[in-house]
Amino acid sequence: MWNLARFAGSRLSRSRRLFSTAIPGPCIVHKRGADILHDPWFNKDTGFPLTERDRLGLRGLLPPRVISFEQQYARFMESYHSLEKNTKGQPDGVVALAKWRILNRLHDRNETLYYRVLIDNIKDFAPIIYTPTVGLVCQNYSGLFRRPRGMYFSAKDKGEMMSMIYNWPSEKVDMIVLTDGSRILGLGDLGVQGIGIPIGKLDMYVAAAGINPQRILPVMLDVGTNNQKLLEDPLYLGLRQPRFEGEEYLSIVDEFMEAVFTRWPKAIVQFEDFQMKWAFETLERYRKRFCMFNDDIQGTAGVALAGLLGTVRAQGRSLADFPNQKIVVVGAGSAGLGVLSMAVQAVAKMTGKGKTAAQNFFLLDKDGLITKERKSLDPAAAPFAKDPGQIVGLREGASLLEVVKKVKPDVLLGLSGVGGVFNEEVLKALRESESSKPAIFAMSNPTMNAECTAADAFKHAGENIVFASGSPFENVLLGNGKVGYVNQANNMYLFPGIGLGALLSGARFITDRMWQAAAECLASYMTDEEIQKGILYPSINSIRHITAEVGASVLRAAVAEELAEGHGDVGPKDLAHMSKEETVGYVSRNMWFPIYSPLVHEK
Ligand SMILES: NC(=O)c1ccc[n+]([C@@H]2O[C@H](COP(=O)([O-])OP(=O)(O)OC[C@H]3O[C@@H](n4cnc5c(N)ncnc54)[C@H](O)[C@@H]3O)[C@@H](O)[C@H]2O)c1
Ligand SMILES: O=C(O)C[C@H](O)C(=O)O
Ligand SMILES: [Mg+2]
Repeated sequence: MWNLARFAGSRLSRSRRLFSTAIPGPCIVHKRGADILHDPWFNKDTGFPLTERDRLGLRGLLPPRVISFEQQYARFMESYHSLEKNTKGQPDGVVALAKWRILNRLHDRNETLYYRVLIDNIKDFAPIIYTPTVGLVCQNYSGLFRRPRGMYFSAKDKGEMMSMIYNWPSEKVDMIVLTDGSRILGLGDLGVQGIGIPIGKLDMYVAAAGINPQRILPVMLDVGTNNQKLLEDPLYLGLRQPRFEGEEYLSIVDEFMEAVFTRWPKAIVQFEDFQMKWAFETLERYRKRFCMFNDDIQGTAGVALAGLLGTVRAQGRSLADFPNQKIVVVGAGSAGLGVLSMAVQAVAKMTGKGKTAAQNFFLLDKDGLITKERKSLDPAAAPFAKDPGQIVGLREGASLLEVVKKVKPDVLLGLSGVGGVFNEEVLKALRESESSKPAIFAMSNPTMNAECTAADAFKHAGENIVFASGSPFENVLLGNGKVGYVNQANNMYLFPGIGLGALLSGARFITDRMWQAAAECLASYMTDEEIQKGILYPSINSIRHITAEVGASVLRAAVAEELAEGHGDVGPKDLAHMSKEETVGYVSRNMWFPIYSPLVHEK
């Protein structure tokens, strides 16, 4: 059953321990002189101590004064804040891109400083390097492109990937995020420009999970694009051909996967922002062969399920009441179906009844309510299609408004990619919900694709709602000193912990049980007091802490399933003997933290 045991001890003291910075061990570098200054993994800019300048042939290549890490940090933050001041009043997109550029320049120059400012200011910087700004960056990628990041495998590379993979300069790779650019957030097919998404996701891996940035690899699999505008754009940087389909497509993904796991057998591959048909097909094809997962299907499902369980608590009901929650899901794509599948699994586990587990769930797509009468019903949606006999007053294809009026749901959850689809009428209809505290999850990204804004949700559906969105919104001031709390229901709360737990356990595969452990851990993280205020997820400021906890839960689940092969010197038996507390400690200790390490040159 769902174990929501509260954690003992204060979170603050735990997070302090997590971030305590011991004296850094040395870092081996195979370069010297200017080559080091031009390598963002090792570069310290003016921060190289004089002795290191001597050892590495840097003397004379830098101004003489040594600037401390703290001073460099303060100087960057000062430039960032003056940029904020100087761009005040300019359109949001212009400001967001200016902020992205200043961070990206630092990323290109000095990764240690970049990740330190990112970790320390995650609440302010996540919306720039991640959703929503990353969407804008992808849309404008060809114009913004200055230097490459990650690897690009195109349809033209067929037969070459096994050797190409050795062009990547790092000997060890732990985490790969792969996209084919076919469904970038809610922005559609952006072809090669979608590379921004793996880059942003991996930045979250470093910031939240402490994956070493020298061991991450963002990958674009460019199999063409069906975006006519891009195909006609003379500056488009990807292959100018329609997308590969069928066996031709799969043979390219197969070749890539073989190449990756030949060079790095212990790597983990996250599939991201693939259009639905390939998202499901590749997950089924590889999940029992390689250590991989699909974030949009599985990560979203885990985060949504944690939020749905939190909603039950927020509504003052016992968790055992979850199967009675009436949930309307809008969007029957990879994300919406992933959420429903996991919710059904949870209900089946709670009730022991598999057959009726989906009876309180209603699924809509662009053609309205999905019933068994749907012509060419997608097999993936079939388990959630309603029997017309069971839903009196609702027909096949009923509109969202009709469904909300008739069902009076406890939860309205959007993963449609369509901005504003929870319009005023729909939100007002939710006032008739049978629940005293209905929940609205407007999970589509980026902000303009959210099913509704936070302000509209509280305005039209009433002040007594629970609200969550995929991209961040400010809390809403409701008057009388009351605040409408805005949660960010985003898979960023789980994928870093899944990757970290899989890595540190040396998991052979990533299973449903590991996802369930991750979702349970996230759900149990929130105190009753927080939940009563409508706070379903931790603040993004605690993302490193929650990720350590999630990572530990995933690791323990891998051990329980006998899939853990160990990591480095820590074998499967050592893992199996760790207590829960020890596992969290082991995971936390293995999280990379950005500080300048002494560089030692080796030929
Ligand atoms: N918050 C998160 O963590 C998170 C995670 C994954 C995906 N998402 C977001 O979810 C959205 C969808 O992702 P996906 O992978 O499922 O996409 P998808 O293309 O696979 O599915 C979209 C679905 O929405 C339906 N739809 C389109 N217009 C609609 C309308 N007007 N009314 C009802 N349904 C409509 C489509 O028929 C389809 O079933 C994207 O915007 C993505 O950014 C958010
Ligand atoms: O990228 C995100 O912010 C979440 C999710 O993976 C999405 O596709 O929208
Ligand atoms: Mg995604």
